[in-house]
Amino acid sequence: MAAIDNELSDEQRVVDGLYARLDELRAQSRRRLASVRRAGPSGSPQNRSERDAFATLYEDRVAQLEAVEDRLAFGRLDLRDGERRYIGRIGLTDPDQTPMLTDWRAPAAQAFYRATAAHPDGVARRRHLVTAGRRVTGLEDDVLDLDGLASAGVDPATLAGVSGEGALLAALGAARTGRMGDIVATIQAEQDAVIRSELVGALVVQGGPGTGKTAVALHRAAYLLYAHRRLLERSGVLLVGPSRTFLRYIDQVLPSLGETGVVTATLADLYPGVEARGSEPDEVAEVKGRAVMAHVVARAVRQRQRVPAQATRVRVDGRTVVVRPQDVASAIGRARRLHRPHNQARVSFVRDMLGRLAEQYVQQLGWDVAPEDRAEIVEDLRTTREIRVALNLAWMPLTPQGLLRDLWTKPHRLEAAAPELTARERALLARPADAPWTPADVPLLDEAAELLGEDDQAARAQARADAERRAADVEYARQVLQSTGAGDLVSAETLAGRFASSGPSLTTAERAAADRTWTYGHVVVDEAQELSAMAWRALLRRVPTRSLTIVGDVAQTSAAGGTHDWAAMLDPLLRGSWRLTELTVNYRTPAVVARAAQRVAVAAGLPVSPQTSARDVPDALVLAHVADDAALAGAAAARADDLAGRIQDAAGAGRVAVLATADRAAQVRAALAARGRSVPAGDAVDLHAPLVVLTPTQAKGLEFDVVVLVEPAEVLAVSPGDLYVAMTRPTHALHVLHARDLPDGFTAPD
Ligand SMILES: Nc1ncnc2c1ncn2[C@@H]1O[C@H](COP(=O)(O)OP(=O)(O)OP(=O)(O)O)[C@@H](O)[C@H]1O
Repeated sequence: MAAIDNELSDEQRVVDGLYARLDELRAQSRRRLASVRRAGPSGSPQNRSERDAFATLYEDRVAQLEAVEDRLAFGRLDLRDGERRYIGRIGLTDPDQTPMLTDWRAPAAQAFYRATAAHPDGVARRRHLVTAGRRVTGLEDDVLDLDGLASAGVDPATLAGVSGEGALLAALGAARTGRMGDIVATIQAEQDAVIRSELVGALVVQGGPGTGKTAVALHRAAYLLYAHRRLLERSGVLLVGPSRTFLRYIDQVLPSLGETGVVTATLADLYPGVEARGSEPDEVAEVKGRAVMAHVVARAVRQRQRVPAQATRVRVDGRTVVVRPQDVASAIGRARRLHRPHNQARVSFVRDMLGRLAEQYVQQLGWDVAPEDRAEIVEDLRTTREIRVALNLAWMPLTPQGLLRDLWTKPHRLEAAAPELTARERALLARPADAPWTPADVPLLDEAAELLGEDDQAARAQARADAERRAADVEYARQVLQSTGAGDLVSAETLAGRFASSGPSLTTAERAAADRTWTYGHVVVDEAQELSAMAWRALLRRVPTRSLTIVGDVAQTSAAGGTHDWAAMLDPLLRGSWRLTELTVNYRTPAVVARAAQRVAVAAGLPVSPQTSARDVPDALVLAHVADDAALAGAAAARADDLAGRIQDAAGAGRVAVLATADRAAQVRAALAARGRSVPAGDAVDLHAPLVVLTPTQAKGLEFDVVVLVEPAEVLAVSPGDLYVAMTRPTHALHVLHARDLPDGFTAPD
């Protein structure tokens, strides 16, 4: 016992030293920030922008150092050769640049996650440090090489436990706070392999519920930013999640890993300037998500390039010019052969037509015309209203919104553009002109934007000027970094990005999020099974290098346009060039609940990935029959109310969710309100509330200590994937209330 106490106080000394160094670095960054701010808003614009850039830099650094307070150091490796390495959230060195703490993402930390007794990888002992605040409260040793330990002179009496599972089980059993936490201290080997997988290409991570897909995706984003900082800092990383609630649920994780530069978005956010907050039946979204819609949009665009049936005669300054169908046909043909987007090709079409009309005009003059006079004639023709109308009818300038709105509001346009759809399917798409955009419209708007392009002469000139200015800024930033010695904090490109002399300086993430045509260095997609074929097309446009991490579970699909088969969805899009890896251990759900969920899913015909559970909890599955359907909502409210009152711990952690179909959820909310507990509906989910009422779709990706599932047969009727999702949300217990028979598989066969 005394030996362990000594070990604890030794570790405390080391941890104290690490926090002291952290405090020192924080103070240093704050001092630098204060002195930059003190300099005030004087000096040349170049001086000011340089100062702003440094202020942002130090603010970021202070924020980063603040974010790593909790569990700064969580591990130690004793190597066979006697070297000792502490592993933590970030890397720290002392003022002489001697390493004190190794960043968990560094190659030197990998053995902490991967080494096993069978493959010790030079490690004699792995030690987990358990901390509360800045205090070391426990140690846990994993002896991988007993002989190695002896040869390194370690006394076996100082070993603290030998299982290596305590830290993991403690993390898994902890009460939930409503926000996802990081798993740096306990990443498991199969997860680590995914996190550190190479940047190149598309990696699909398939895994059942609770196998850590979301956790792994986030840690991978942090790892890639660390390992490929130069590349990814400039182009950015995009993380796509299924809902705003989900993004709020995970939004603490990356900052706690020291990364703030990742753009997070739902698919509905991908089109800047459009708020896709409308909703529509799943069968409508399914039609909009089909791959064939790419042809429909393309056809709709081409149909706005058309030859008039009759000639149009226009009087200009006493002479007549004729917009002839055969001229229009030939000008359209020439413009199309340029293979440029509609609005850009239109510029060529108009120029061509005006040339032909000017020729007619000049012929009527009967004398030779000087080039400058000819230009004037073209200008006269261009500004003549009837000619403008005739040319617009032949080749209409279009916005994506205008094109799509026309398709949804004018049945004849949709019929012409979408012969592949049945009359019923087309009728499903119809809606009033003032209907709000829905998430399923976003990929179609994106498709249209791609085909339409913008009339971009001005934009291109601006882009050229920007590129030149930026090159000059990067060169200047390089010189600044050389003279200030801040090169370890930031790259020249990033600093240059902050040198914008007017307006607020934007980070890569901010610029990327505001630009539809931005291409990212890497894209991470969570709950990827829900994406439709059209959504994938829109997403892949944002990552031409196809460097992707795609995580999901094809058994949990609820969107009708989503996928139950990765190959069927991804092969046509990625031409077979993607790699699959599977996660197999459920870290969330108690074994008895996970097994029941798997049986139900298999009975419902879902493609379930085999998995084992990391832990079991006694009495985790509670089945309660309610005799009368009318009493179901009341019974669920009473039970949830009671559980929420009981499970919250002293620190306020502990969450209960009632999961039910939308109608039933509304009844439960009413019953809770009658008991004096008001629970908001819709997207206004309060993740910190001790009790929430959600549909399974809303609960996707989230987890709760206890789930009260109401009438599983009803949830199954909506979608088997929804029932599987609902059953696998709890970390401690699943209470099932039912008036109807339970679906097949619920109870274990004898
Ligand atoms: N190595 C680990 N150490 C500690 N906790 C872990 C580990 N791996 C996963 N977890 C925890 O298990 C829970 C489930 O993880 P996560 O939400 O990432 O799973 P998922 O596969 O995305 O689940 P779903 O498909 O149901 O959304 C989380 O609370 C996560 O923190």
